[in-house]
Amino acid sequence: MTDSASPLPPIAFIGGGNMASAIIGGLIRQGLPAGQIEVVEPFEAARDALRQQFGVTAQPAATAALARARLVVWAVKPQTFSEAARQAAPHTAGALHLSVAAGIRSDSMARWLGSERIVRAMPNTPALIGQGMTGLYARAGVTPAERALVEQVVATTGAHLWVEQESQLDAVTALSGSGPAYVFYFLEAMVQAGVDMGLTQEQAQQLSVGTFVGASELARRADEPLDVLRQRVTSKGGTTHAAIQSMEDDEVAQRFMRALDAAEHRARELGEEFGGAASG
Ligand SMILES: NC(=O)C1=CN([C@@H]2O[C@H](COP(=O)(O)OP(=O)(O)OC[C@H]3O[C@@H](n4cnc5c(N)ncnc54)[C@H](O)[C@@H]3O)[C@@H](O)[C@H]2O)C=CC1
Ligand SMILES: O=C(O)[C@@H]1CCC=N1
Repeated sequence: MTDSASPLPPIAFIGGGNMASAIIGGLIRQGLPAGQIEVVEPFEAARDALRQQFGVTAQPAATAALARARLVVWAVKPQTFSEAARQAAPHTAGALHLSVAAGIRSDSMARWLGSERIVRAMPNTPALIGQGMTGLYARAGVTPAERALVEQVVATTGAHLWVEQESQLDAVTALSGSGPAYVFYFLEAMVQAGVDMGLTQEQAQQLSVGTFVGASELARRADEPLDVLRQRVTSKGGTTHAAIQSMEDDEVAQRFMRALDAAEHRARELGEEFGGAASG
């Protein structure tokens, strides 16, 4: 039985880019020694970054050294997953598998890896600062102790929730996986509007980011629904009303929901496009 006090086992990462780095950072902060982490990363610059940031030595290709890992984290792009699996699978037979790849279904992974011990995760980049939000889905072959191990790893990067159906991970991807980009997109527009109204870039950014942080924390702590919190800002005949009315006239909410539909659709497409090839 794994609990929060259990020492973490050796962990391997296939792919050592942004997402792998966020999780490795969390593991190192929790006290996992760098020598307990194996990474396969073909790009030299990414290997150098892992050494400099975390003291982790990454290998350019999969080797038998992967076999000591009890958990293998798949952090490659959906487009390269089947090829990476073909290279590494001969060395990972005894491991629990955790994929962070968007779209790639556990059926494809089970076929490529010859294993039913698969958990899929959809993290997001605030994981870099321990403020991540991760959705998790476990295949039926995963034991409660293995789920607990995954939770222990993911907890080093922030909060998590489990979904019961794998298809729900595409919705998680559309909301929280891609979500930080939507926040930055709105922040960019807010800052630009502030600058256009005569504030400095620094002032506009401080006001905009501070407002997102404060309002998000208020929403997290509040017992009331979001629309009540919004109405409390919106004085009758006042400034907020003018802004919200302008957004309603432009159907901003509907257009935003359409954008999330596009992200969910793309997650499904990635699974179809890059999950089919048998890697043998
Ligand atoms: N960046 C994000 O916000 C999020 C990304 N993801 C998922 O995480 C996965 C990785 O994304 P990022 O870290 O952003 O990409 P990235 O490009 O930073 O990292 C992927 C790494 O895989 C390496 N790689 C390529 N071929 C390989 C192979 N055959 N064996 C081992 N490594 C190989 C690349 O050199 C690269 O460094 C993707 O599947 C993505 O869908 C999930 C949630 C959020
Ligand atoms: O854009 C992507 O495909 C990945 C998955 C979620 C965030 N980034």
